[in-house]
Amino acid sequence: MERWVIVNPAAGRGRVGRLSGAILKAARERGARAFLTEGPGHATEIAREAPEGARVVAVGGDGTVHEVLKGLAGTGKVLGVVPIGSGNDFARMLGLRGLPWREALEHALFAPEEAVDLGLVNGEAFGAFLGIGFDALVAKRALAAPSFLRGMPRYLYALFSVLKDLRLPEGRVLVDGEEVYRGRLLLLAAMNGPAYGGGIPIAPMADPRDGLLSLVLARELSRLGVVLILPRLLLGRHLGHPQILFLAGREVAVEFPHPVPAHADGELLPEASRYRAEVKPLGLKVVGRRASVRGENPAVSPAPA
Ligand SMILES: Nc1ncnc2c1ncn2[C@@H]1O[C@H](COP(=O)(O)OP(=O)(O)OP(=O)(O)O)[C@@H](O)[C@H]1O
Repeated sequence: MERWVIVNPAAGRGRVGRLSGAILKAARERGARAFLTEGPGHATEIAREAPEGARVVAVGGDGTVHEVLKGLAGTGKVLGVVPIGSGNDFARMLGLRGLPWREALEHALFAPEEAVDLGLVNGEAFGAFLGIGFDALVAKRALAAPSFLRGMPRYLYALFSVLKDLRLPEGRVLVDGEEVYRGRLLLLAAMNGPAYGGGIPIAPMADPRDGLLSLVLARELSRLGVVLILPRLLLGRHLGHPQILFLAGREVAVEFPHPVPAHADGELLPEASRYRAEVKPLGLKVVGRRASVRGENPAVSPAPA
């Protein structure tokens, strides 16, 4: 089996860049082909070129995973992850956080494979999460924030700048073909994993192997309402809020009268007024923790080395 390692030197606010020489060397010593990305989109191109059945390891954060996954979706290639980004929610979903990078690389290259559900939105693959509305608007605004703001202050700046001129669009939400909501919509999260935004537990019950998208729908909230719900959201205690609906389905469609931003695995999508997301049950081969934990049956039996 061929093993490819794709390293994004821009991930982890430069941390991966500083480690990249050592990572490329370690990967090559273990018999893998190793690549450094040269810019946005490059990881997808490299992953597409990997031979059928190859194991392709993304080194970086959720954006890197998303790009590699786009190059693998619908093939028999296997996705491994070495999470060294600032947001690692895909790795969190697979139970892969907390390993030092050398161990994470060893695991990604050689541990048994398993399968998780694959998300598709408007035809594009996603792994851990899809956010439509408010949170995507914050992510978009963060890109345009002054360059001296980094990390959390950058997101807080974006959050309050979005809140300042908050105007909620009218939305219509259909789950498995049935209308579940029509009215002003703050956000809709369609989750394969429990968390987004670097560990915010928006869908604590989400299970990436249940063949369903976990859906969290926030209806109309005032500016103050948004500010007050944030601490509950950070603790995963928002689901009892009267303006929050928690649902699950194989397919969700959202329609707006005008284009609304959306992000998948933290990467902004082409802005649209209609999003249709669906799940391909166990449609993605990954190297997670489950198949290597004694006593648990891997969803997919390990491929021969
Ligand atoms: N060589 C490169 N130079 C600059 N950007 C790159 C390069 N290769 C990939 N990228 C871009 O880096 C972005 C961030 O990657 P990723 O999300 O994995 O890291 P991160 O640390 O979690 O970052 P963030 O929290 O900002 O999303 C991706 O959108 C990807 O397109």
